[in-house]
Amino acid sequence: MVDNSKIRVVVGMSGGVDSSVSALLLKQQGYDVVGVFMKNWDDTNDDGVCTATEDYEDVKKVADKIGIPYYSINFEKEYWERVFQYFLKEYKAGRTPNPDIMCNTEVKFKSFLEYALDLDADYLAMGHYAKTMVDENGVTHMMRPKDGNKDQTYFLSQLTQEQIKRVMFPLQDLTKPEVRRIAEEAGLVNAKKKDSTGICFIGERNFKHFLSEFLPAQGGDMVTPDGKVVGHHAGLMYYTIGQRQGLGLGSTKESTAPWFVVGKDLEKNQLIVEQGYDSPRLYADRLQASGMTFFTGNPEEDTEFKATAKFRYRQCDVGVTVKYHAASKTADVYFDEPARAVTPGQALVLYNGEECLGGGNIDAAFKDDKKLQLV
Ligand SMILES: Nc1ncnc2c1ncn2[C@@H]1O[C@H](COP(=O)(O)OP(=O)(O)OP(=O)(O)O)[C@@H](O)[C@H]1O
Repeated sequence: MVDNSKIRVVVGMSGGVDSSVSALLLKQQGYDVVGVFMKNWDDTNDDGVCTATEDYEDVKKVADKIGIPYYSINFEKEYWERVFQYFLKEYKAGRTPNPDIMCNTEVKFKSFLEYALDLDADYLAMGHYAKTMVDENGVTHMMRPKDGNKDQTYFLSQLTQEQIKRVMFPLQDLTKPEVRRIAEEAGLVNAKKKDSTGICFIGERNFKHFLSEFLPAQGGDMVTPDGKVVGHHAGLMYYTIGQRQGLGLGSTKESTAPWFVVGKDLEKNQLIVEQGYDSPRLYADRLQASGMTFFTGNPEEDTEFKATAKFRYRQCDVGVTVKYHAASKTADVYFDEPARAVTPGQALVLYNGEECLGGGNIDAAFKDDKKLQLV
């Protein structure tokens, strides 16, 4: 059996079952394991209970059970400056941001990784469902994990080679039910703990209410694409392209079909709405993305290649042709078939079969070379 005892691995422990089982597996494999809990947000809830404190209690219990040392580190300042300010700026600009991606690139796999390396760690391990593979040239590739249903490569898509080569994902060949079973058999207190959902700093709170505490909302008209006023919106930032819920609009003489958000006019502060799921205004055949990052390093020259892509987290891959512009690190992505509700601010993520190639941020979507008025 290989001797891993000289290899130090810092495990990011959230108090959840995934990172707990990650720590357990590494310990069983003989690594020198250290658990670290990160506090990113002062999340005292409406009843005055700080969920981070409860989570850290779980980390302590699990670490004691497994027999590993543990620490806690505060990254509230970094999180506030690099993730939350970006989140607010994007909403202000009418876009729909993805703070989880930013949290990974700027906090979990940057400040936290640096902290782990300062603790003399050889690797940082996380309980994400993702997989890495090192090729014969020593280059690390990002792969889809065994559990396709939990696949988190979408949120990791903007990490670099420098970051992923120091990272381990111990759950890469396990499914979530298998992870829960391992936790139960090992008697971990959080074996049945509920999965976290939604944006971490909002938790179970009402999204509109949360956002209104940070950004002043300016209400305006809801209009049809030909300019007819049909209602009032509470602030453009509360709506996302393709959204149906919460518009409060009923049937019309012409149609009983539900209403959907099909655009935003920031200048006029108007929300553009239309009846019917399949509005042609929602369908794009191309997008532009910036800040493109490839796990194996960005190509130095302009390139064109076929791939599959996701434009949002829970979506089946679609076939695309990518034209990458090396100087600006931007890409034009042409879809094999028109795609619905491609939303500026969300991430574009590219795949080649089982491999996740990388991604960027969606800036604009087009149909027949005409830019859709989505922000
Ligand atoms: N507060 C935290 N401190 C340290 N590491 C964290 C923290 N939050 C998340 N992580 C790390 O990031 C991974 C993915 O985070 P995510 O929020 O997606 O959790 P999850 O899939 O619900 O996992 P878990 O069951 O471990 O909470 C976690 O498994 C853990 O390794």
